[in-house]
Amino acid sequence: EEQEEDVLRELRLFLTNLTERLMLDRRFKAFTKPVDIEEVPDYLMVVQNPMDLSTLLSNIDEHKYVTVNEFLSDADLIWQNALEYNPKRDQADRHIRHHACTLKDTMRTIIRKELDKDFQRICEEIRESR
Ligand SMILES: COC(=O)[C@H](Cc1ccco1)c1ccncc1
Repeated sequence: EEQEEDVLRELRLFLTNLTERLMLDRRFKAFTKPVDIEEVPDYLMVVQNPMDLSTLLSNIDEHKYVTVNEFLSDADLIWQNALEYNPKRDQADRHIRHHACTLKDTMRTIIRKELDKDFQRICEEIRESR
């Protein structure tokens, strides 16, 4: 009912603000747009489920996420894919893996510090009721 839509609207605002803050961080520049398949023709042979910050924003707008954990399932693909596609010991791979790990830690720290636990539980109860 109306109160549920109010809760989900607030979740979308939180997730949009979080994602936009990550997009502004120069360390996460490689994660802001889909990997260009023309530039990296073998990317889809290695990575089954591409994901990036701009796609997360579109998913939020399309009401894809009812809980933070559903958002994190997609958001985690960003750093998981980067570790999988860039495994070599050379500096370029180490560089993007370091940023991928920082993205993972930054996301979770912001969620833990800024998202109320009771609010998260209300979102989960809405998901279970649907
Ligand atoms: C998430 O971004 C990536 O996985 C690409 C893969 C890639 C390899 C060549 C071109 O792009 C990347 C971009 C920037 N620096 C390292 C790797």
